[in-house]
Amino acid sequence: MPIATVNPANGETLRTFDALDEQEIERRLAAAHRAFRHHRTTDFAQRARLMNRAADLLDEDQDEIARTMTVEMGKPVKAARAEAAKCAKAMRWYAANAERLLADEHPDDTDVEDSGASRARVHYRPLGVILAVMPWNFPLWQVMRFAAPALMAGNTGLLKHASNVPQTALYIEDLFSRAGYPEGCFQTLLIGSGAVEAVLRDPRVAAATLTGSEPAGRAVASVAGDEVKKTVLELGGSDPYVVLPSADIEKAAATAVTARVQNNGQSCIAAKRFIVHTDVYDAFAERFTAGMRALTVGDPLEESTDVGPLSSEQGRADLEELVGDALGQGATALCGGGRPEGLDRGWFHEPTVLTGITPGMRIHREETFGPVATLYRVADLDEALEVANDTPFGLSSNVWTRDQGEMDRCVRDLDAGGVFFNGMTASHPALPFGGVKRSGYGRELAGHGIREFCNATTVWYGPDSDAR
Ligand SMILES: O=CCCC(=O)O
Repeated sequence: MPIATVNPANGETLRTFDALDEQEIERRLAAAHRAFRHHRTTDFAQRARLMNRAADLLDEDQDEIARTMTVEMGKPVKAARAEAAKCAKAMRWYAANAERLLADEHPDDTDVEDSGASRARVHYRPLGVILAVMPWNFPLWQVMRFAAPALMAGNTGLLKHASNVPQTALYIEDLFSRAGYPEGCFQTLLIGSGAVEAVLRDPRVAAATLTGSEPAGRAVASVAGDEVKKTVLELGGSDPYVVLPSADIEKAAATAVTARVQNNGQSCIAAKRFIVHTDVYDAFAERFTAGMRALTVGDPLEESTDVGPLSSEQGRADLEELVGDALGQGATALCGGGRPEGLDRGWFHEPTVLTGITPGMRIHREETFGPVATLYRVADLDEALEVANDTPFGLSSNVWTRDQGEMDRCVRDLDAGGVFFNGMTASHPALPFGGVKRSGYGRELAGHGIREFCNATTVWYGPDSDAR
């Protein structure tokens, strides 16, 4: 795939970039390693000053970088501005909280004594240069939720971004540089996916994080495994959205629309499978379909647009195949199902609701990365949980109910990294984010995220260790 900005709203190639050659990759690896040796010795106050300065600059740049993201991958510009604002918030959150999150841990006195120590503690140290392989769907946020904790912990970062968002990738490097980070602390590598293996195998790279597809995750994890390097993987999702009789159906249906079409439907944590109790199925289906039908599809640079194009022609073709397979096997489109009229130049797809889904359809098991929802009718909570868990993925989940017993049951039985009640899944700096099953492993954000790329060092003082 060429490294290029191609506007998904009209297919025009706006800029192309040459991949870095081997010498330049080597220069950047060396700079990252050199920068780590210094950055690891800085204190939290110094790191926080730099991170807050980067957040301030990002706020100043919000309109410009939002436009760049929209032109590169097609998200509505209002969502792009919100993404930039969320990044700045996360940067400030880690600036304010990293020291607390990485504070030494002290075992109980009795356990210290039992270990034969006079004192003992766990001390968090940075791991080193971390390689981040990141996707195009939230081109700023996916990177920043790695970069903010990693830099605050004292690591340095190398970014291999998706090839269709090169200008956003270069912007991030420039942002940290303008904020005053020393050379090498955070660098973008404009390279193709074929060049990732050599970077990951380089002894100066300590670990890797990847957000992206399952094949990409498997490829990076197997090389990292071969090198015995830590990885965090955040892969696909096919999150269930369960609606039970005690729910506020009006709200559940309105939120379902946003939960499905956020980011043009291209979010790993978008709700994708809508599993509705038979008692409220008709009321929900009617409102949800009406909401999906009412969305404005069009130019993502227009403020009034709710749903822009898919990020690539291939992405739309993949989605069309899933929809075609389902319709061919007897599914029914309550709305949408194809390309919208009058938007022939870009890679648009109509907001679509499919019902009559059977387990033999590809769409039942595969992730729909676009504005297409599948709707299931179930008899009770048992069946809802069965359908919800009948997927290879386990990222997050949404349940609408006011019954505490049902909530407790869902927390116990849903195979997912998150359970969100009476609302939609959304990431937040203070809440861990990640999945189980084929959705990956490890956690981003919160204390869990910052500690993933730290060396939890046991410090044990024998009886004669007290300073004189
Ligand atoms: O695509 C993954 C979801 C990103 C997020 O909203 O945090």
